[in-house]
Amino acid sequence: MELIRIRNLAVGYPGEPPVVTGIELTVRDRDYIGVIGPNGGGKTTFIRTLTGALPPLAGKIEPASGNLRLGYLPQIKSIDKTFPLSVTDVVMSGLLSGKGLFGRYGRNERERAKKLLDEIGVGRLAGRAVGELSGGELQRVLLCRALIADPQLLILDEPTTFVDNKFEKELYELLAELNRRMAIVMVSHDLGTISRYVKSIVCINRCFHYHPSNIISAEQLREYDCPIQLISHGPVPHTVLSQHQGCACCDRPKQETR
Ligand SMILES: Nc1ncnc2c1ncn2[C@@H]1O[C@H](COP(=O)(O)OP(=O)(O)OP(=O)(O)O)[C@@H](O)[C@H]1O
Repeated sequence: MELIRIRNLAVGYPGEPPVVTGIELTVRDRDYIGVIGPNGGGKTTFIRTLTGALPPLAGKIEPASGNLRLGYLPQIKSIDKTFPLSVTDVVMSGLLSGKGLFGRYGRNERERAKKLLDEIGVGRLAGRAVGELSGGELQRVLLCRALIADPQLLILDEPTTFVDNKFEKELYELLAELNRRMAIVMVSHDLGTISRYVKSIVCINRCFHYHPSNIISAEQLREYDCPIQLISHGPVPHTVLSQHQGCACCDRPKQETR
């Protein structure tokens, strides 16, 4: 079943040249799409447009139904230590009930939030202020927030930035489990690790390339002409991307694409 159809979409910021153009993508039930690309390539801008936080500059995002349930784990760049909300309140704010951040929630919603926090291994933090949390703890709490409305599409922007290796592995296993009942779109810099879990790959570097498979073989790379560097540390390769040569958009000097 189709969840979202994206046609000829351009994303970016009002009054500025588009960051990424020519986006064509259909997200289906139980898709697991890894989004990769270099710093500043436009991954977060695309993701924010997908969630509705930014309006499209051109083109369309068509959800299959008006009440498509989205869960979103944003990229965490810094932590506001003075943020006053409790962990439970933040998790419950993921219930898209129009109550806003300071709305009142019932006992059922509170219990649901507590159950999720327990499942993700941070139940002991339920009463704490989010401003007091470490980066990894906050990331777990925001994951609960993204999951509480039982989304049909879960969108994650670099979910492993602050987490340790142990939780990273647990997180990928949890996502594989969740993918049995929801589609996932996940931004990550670590293609080597995520390609073990995702089903297809999108590469964003001011332009948009979709690979319908999770395997980026040397042959595909040659056809695709994507300069990718794989450095293998044991079984898990590390990935570094630069530009896409042979692509009209990527070959243009940067200032022309901005
Ligand atoms: N609010 C904004 N207004 C104008 N330009 C912005 C804004 N936010 C980001 N940009 C610019 O948009 C471009 C794409 O940024 P974006 O954060 O989408 O890249 P990214 O691929 O997610 O990068 P990273 O891997 O570093 O997170 C960058 O040049 C960035 O400076």
